[in-house]
Amino acid sequence: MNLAGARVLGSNSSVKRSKILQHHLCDRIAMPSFRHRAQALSESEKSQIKPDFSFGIVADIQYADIPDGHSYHGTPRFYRNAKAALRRAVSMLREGSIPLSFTIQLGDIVDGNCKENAEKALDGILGELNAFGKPVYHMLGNHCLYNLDRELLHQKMEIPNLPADGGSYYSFEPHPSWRFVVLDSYDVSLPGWEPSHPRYQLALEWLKKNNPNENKNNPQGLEGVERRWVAFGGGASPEQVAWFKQQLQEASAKKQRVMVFSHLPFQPGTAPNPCLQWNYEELLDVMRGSSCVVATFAGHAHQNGYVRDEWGIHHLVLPSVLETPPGRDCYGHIKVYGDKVKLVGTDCMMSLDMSLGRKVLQEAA
Ligand SMILES: Nc1ccn([C@@H]2O[C@H](COP(=O)(O)OP(=O)(O)OC[C@H](O)CO)[C@@H](O)[C@H]2O)c(=O)n1
Repeated sequence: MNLAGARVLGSNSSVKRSKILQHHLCDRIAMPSFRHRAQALSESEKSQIKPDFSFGIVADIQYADIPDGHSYHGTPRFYRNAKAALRRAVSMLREGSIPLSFTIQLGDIVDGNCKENAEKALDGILGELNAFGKPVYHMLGNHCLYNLDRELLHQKMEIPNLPADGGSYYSFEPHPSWRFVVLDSYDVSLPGWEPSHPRYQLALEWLKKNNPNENKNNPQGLEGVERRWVAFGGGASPEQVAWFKQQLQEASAKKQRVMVFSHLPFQPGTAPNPCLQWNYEELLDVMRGSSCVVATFAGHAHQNGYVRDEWGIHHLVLPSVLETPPGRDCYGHIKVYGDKVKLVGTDCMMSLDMSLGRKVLQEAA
């Protein structure tokens, strides 16, 4: 891993003895050239034993059939290029030397700016992803929900095992020793629910209580992690939190290890504070109350971020296809071994070796 910019937090930090790494966009930092990285990886791969399984990963494609633009803060966004970059990613994931069992996309598959053509944009991107030829697991981001109905997204994305309450959380077992839990970051939110829906009402209540600004997308005046109280964020309902707890209990009982996937990041330090999930602490408490969670993966922040917390859980935030300059790449694959997990990022996506904590190894023995 390129450790430029890494720092070890002090003992008075909330993530004591943790390593924190935040790579920013590939056009903002000096990254090793693609060729150099490909050679380095093939050298290390020669010495690896075969993983138990491997899968592809991609974040924030956020495609729209509109001219290039920029984020609220002025970062360039290459809306049409996102499809070309995804096509390249899918073909590399499909044809690469490592056989992948499936791919996960971390939400915001299309951008909210394609109001009239949202369904067409969604169909186009699903077509690109499905060219992978193996299962693709999805989750919903704020942009998915700006113009598209949840039910329609569930159907088109063929999301399995959904709860009866209309939420978008589910789990699957990619290997007998592993459970993957996909959380719904917008279970309690303004986007995705009718204003009369109880989950919308709850989101409004939380936002009114925590963000005094008239424009609830604006975190102005809020300090530190309080800046997460913005309307383009979201939270997990009490029902989802209870379900999550149960998932981890079941995984522990089956001696399974767990990876958690979500559009919004949970761990402070992995992403700017306005990107954090509203009730991230509750979800972290659930994870830390069990010994089976190895890693969490999120998108939304459009940049690389990493913290290993003091419970040994690896928290990763992965960069966006949308803000990857034309001609550059942004995707990765993850190799899962008995004692470690290895993210192999391409070009703008970081690479990372993650050892399994002692407690996880003991629990699953
Ligand atoms: N201070 C702000 C920030 C944003 N907005 C408005 O909120 C909407 C969502 O912002 P957007 O950047 O489009 O959200 P993304 O999910 O694409 O990106 C998440 C992270 O920010 C990436 O770094 C939009 O309408 C903004 O104009 C605001 O009003 N005030």
